[in-house]
Amino acid sequence: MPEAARPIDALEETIRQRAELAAGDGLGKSYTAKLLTGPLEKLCGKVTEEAGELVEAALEEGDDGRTHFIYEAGDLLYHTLVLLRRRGVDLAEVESELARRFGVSGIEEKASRSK
Ligand SMILES: N=c1c2ncn([C@@H]3O[C@H](COP(=O)(O)OP(=O)(O)OP(=O)(O)O)[C@@H](O)[C@H]3O)c2ncn1[C@@H]1O[C@H](COP(=O)(O)O)[C@@H](O)[C@H]1O
Repeated sequence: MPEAARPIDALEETIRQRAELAAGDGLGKSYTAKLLTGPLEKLCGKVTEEAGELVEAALEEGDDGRTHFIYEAGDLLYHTLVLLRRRGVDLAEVESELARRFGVSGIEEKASRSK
């Protein structure tokens, strides 16, 4: 991982490199490359599965439950980043969407959609 890089940025870069590898047919032993080139439904299914595992872990108590919850959050973030790459979306674009929402209350935003 490059020094000073946030792990999530370094992971996004690795996934981008795996996409290039996959495009060049150099799949090798890369799980990421397989997710990027396999059926989209399979990748979507993994995201759903990991989200389910995360919410199950959220209900576990104690330190072990907390550790498991963090582990599952990592799995979901990784698979979500792979799905973003597959749709050609950069993490920065999601961050921009989050930035756009700063200062907008979730309740107000929901009300504005039902007008
Ligand atoms: N962060 C991750 C990461 N998190 C989770 N996973 C994989 O995601 C899978 C999680 O799925 P499951 O727990 O359901 O395990 P499984 O049953 O074996 O998975 P399936 O066969 O059902 O797909 C496991 O195979 C994990 O190893 C990850 N695989 C890769 N990365 C990162 O991506 C980099 C590149 O990995 P490769 O593409 O494999 O070289 C790695 O160095 C890591 O930094």
